[in-house]
Amino acid sequence: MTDAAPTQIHVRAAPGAVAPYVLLPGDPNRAHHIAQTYLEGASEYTRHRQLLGYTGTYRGVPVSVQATGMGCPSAAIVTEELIRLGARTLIRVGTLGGATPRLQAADLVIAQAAVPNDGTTRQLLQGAPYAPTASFEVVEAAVQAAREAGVTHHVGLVMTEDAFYASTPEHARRWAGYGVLGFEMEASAIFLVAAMHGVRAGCLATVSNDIGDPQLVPEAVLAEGVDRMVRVALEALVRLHAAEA
Ligand SMILES: O=P(O)(O)O[C@H]1O[C@H](CO)[C@@H](O)[C@H]1O
Ligand SMILES: O=c1cc[nH]c(=O)[nH]1
Repeated sequence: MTDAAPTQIHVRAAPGAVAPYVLLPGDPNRAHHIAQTYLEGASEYTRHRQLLGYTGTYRGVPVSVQATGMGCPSAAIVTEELIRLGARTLIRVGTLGGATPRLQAADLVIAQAAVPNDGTTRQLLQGAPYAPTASFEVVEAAVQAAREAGVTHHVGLVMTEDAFYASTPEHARRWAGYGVLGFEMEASAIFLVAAMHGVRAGCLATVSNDIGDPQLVPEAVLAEGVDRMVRVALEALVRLHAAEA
């Protein structure tokens, strides 16, 4: 189904097309890959603005995968509209620039919270101080799934930023000193919008580079890391669904 009876301005899904459990990659190609590789009976429900969205099942659990695009403005729109469409548990599956040598290429980061160095949450909060935080159940399920699969993972703070090329090694070291593991561009908005609607959200991210290093992790190594992350996220959703049954 594509663009049939759109109910939202950007995520043009028909009523009932979005599952309660949703994975949120930034990259539309990653959304397509996840749908094709991991979801049974996946069908596309939107492709408007290349914000690709698919719904299928994973081990019997109804799951959607929806691209957010890059940055908080786009992620906030997509999260808001997905919740209006019935999403209740949203897990970002992204990439992140590492802030500390503790993180190795393609390692998995499970975010507990996101330092909101972005304009979208600032506007939504009207400047009030706030700590955008992942839902405890999502963090717990992701950690359990990573442990069970034997996937190396780091749990802690990420920083969400607007300006990809503004991050320098000095900036990274400073924030690493406050416990920030890495930098990405959507988690704070996803956590805040989810909290504003009383639904659950989390963020898993694969280390794609060191901050300030233009060299990305080799493509094949990154792809393996992304697949490990996606499997952990999907198994976390299975756990969350089982706990609700
Ligand atoms: O790989 P994705 O999920 O897009 O995430 C990261 O990659 C993009 C920047 O290259 C930003 O969206 C950032 O958050
Ligand atoms: O936001 C991001 C994502 C990946 N790598 C970075 O350096 N920054």
